[in-house]
Amino acid sequence: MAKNTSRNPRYAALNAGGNENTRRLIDASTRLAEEMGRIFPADPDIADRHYWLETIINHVPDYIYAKDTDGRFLIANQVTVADNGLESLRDIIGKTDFDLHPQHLAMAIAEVERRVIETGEPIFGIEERAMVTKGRDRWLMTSKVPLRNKSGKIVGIVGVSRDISDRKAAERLLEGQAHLLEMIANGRPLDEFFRELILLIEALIPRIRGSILMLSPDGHRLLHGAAPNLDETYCGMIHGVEIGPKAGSCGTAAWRGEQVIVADIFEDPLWEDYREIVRPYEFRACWSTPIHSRERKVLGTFALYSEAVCVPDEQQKELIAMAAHLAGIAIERKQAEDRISFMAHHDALTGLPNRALFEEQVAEALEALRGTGQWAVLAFLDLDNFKLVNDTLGHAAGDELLKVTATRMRASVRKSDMVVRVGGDEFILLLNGLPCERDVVLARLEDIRAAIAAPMQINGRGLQVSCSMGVACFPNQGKTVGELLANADMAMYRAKELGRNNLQVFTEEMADKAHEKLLKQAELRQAIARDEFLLHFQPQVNLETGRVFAAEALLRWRHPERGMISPGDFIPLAEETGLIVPIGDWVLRAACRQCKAWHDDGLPLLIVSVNVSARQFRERNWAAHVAAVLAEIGLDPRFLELELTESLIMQDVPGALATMHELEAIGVHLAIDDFGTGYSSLSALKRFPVRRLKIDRSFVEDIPADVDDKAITAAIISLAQNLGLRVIAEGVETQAQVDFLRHSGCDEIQGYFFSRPLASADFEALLRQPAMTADAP
Ligand SMILES: Nc1nc2c(ncn2[C@@H]2O[C@@H]3COP(=O)(O)O[C@H]4[C@@H](O)[C@H](n5cnc6c(=O)[nH]c(N)nc65)O[C@@H]4COP(=O)(O)O[C@H]3[C@H]2O)c(=O)[nH]1
Repeated sequence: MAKNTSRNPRYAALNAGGNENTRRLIDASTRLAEEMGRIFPADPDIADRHYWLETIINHVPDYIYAKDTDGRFLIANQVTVADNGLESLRDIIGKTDFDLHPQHLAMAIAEVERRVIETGEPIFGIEERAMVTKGRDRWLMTSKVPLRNKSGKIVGIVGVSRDISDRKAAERLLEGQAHLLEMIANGRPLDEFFRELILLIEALIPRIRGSILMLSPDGHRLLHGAAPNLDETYCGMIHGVEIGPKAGSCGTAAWRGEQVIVADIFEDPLWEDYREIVRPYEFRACWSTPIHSRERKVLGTFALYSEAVCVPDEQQKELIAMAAHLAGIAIERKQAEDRISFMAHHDALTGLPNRALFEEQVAEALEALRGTGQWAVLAFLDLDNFKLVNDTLGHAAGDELLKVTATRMRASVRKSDMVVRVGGDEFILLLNGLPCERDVVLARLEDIRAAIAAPMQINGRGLQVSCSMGVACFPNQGKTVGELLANADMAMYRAKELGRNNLQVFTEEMADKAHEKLLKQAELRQAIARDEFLLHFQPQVNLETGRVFAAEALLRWRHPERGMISPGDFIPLAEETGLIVPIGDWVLRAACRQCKAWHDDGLPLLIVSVNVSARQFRERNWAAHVAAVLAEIGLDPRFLELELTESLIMQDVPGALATMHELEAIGVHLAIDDFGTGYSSLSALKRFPVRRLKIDRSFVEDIPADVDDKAITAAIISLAQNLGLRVIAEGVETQAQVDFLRHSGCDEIQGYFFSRPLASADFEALLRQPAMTADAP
């Protein structure tokens, strides 16, 4: 036999690099043959030989058998007989694989044997599935050679099979693990993953059924995860079971955070309260293992049920531990994904949905309402003076205010409504399914506004914040999300125009206004190119000398159709759209150029004062830009005064101070316009490098009738004097106002009393009058 195998090229090929198991089988057979030759005499009695041979094959753990050409067993060793569930050799002789295995497996075996018989070629090391040992599914590695009679005719096959079920199980486990890890990596749904995991373990541990339960978010109950082969009614009964020190296998395992092996449910006290639930299903053993997170937090349980009273062996325990570990990874991964998705769809500060989630859900919500005859209300909501809270009380207080507001809004709406933070202090409300009654809708919204405006405590300080709302109703004021948002936005704009702390519902008139605004914006854009801007100049007069010392440049727009337009009608729009930057730049150049021209013409050396908008002032390197303009025009910087409003400075005091110092350094003078209307504190004012304060017209207007205005004006004048600043009152129209201002110590005045703003030629004429000469600044 040894000689045969070494000469046969097929054996040689297999020995060279073939299947490891086959090689071991062949080696074992070779050694067996050699051993037989050594032990037994060279020429024994034929009966002895037969007996010896039988003894040998019966002691080999592999399956050895011979079959005739019809697949009927001629002979088989003991282990083949026993593992097929038979008692003696006689029981198997004459049977075929169709008598022993399921039809599909028997057919596969018969097909291989047919090939061996037909070709006369042996087959080595093929893998076969067979049901042996009381129906248990086994894998065999088989070699089959043709069986010949003395004359060389093939009369059947001889087969040798080795049980490789353990190796196959290990392979299956590896494949299964790889598949499961891939599922985790691909973010497959958790229930699908659980199902596959349980099916893998069920395939590897015979006669068990698996279940995965998840710990509820409050940590008190176990919820159904997956149990592909457990009865649905049973799963339903287990769903929601409370964990505790005596709550069956799973409830107790989750409670203790450690494995609970119950060998006999009917005997174990842990099952006392649950025995009747499980009795109809005839489970006897239940082994439950907690599923842990990396931080050893219990996430759920992995349990195996058996109908037999039993405990897991070491190998099974390892499998269970692996399964619980994989389940933990999958759950944690899912939780991380959920967290990321939550963060992507919610505002981190308030926990409210964000705009992305709103846009995903709102269309659906509207679709559901379509045709029901009910309304949905979309409202933009903006906190009034939020910026002031932020600036004066700090960002932490601002954040707290937003959180409180969000909580109040959530509490004021129904679960089916949406409250969304869209950034800063802006929110969107979507109220669903309201009756088509304007009063009802308005009452609901006013309730929400009232809830927001209720007093609150922030960092130990009492605070009360009102809000503005712009509202559009579905379907009348917008059929799509886009329309509703745009219309609510228009209504909000109107609410702000009306001085905030109010609610505006969208009207067609608002749409017309918005349309007009768009047109105006387009015209404004073209105005510079079409040379439609011009400057008027209003004299500023020294009260003591009565001389004009400066001219304030005031912008005018000569519209081709609408005539002269004053800045109040277009500056706000220019500021809103950012067009104020190029427009302001035009003003600066034109004013400086005019001033220089007057100087060059030998007119009194006046100062020109120019209004600066916040957008312009915040431009990067703005001071350097001003210096460049002055240099280009050739005007000495001391003849330029820039008027900054108080609110402009207060928007960002450190930033404004830095730019003010840069401007001061290039020699330009600064004045604070509209003084008294902003919030500048006296301490802040002291730090501003300004030369002049302009008392706002609103204080001057009612002098001398209004005692308060008189008091404020006098206070501003005295404050300016104390700080060493000059002070000018604007909007001075009457002799009485002049008298009061002079009496209070005011240095300068500007207003209709002396002159209205004038076109440059008229202003020039004024300057040419005697006694108008100004001293150099
Ligand atoms: N009732 C009354 N009004 C008087 C009297 N004396 C002057 N006024 C008006 O008061 C405004 C003074 O300018 P402002 O407070 O800087 O207020 C200015 C300023 O804030 C802004 N503005 C004007 N030109 C420019 C500019 O070039 N750039 C920027 N950013 N804003 C400008 O537009 C505002 C309005 O300008 P105007 O319509 O020219 O209005 C001018 C002027 O005509 C008076 O005795 N009685």
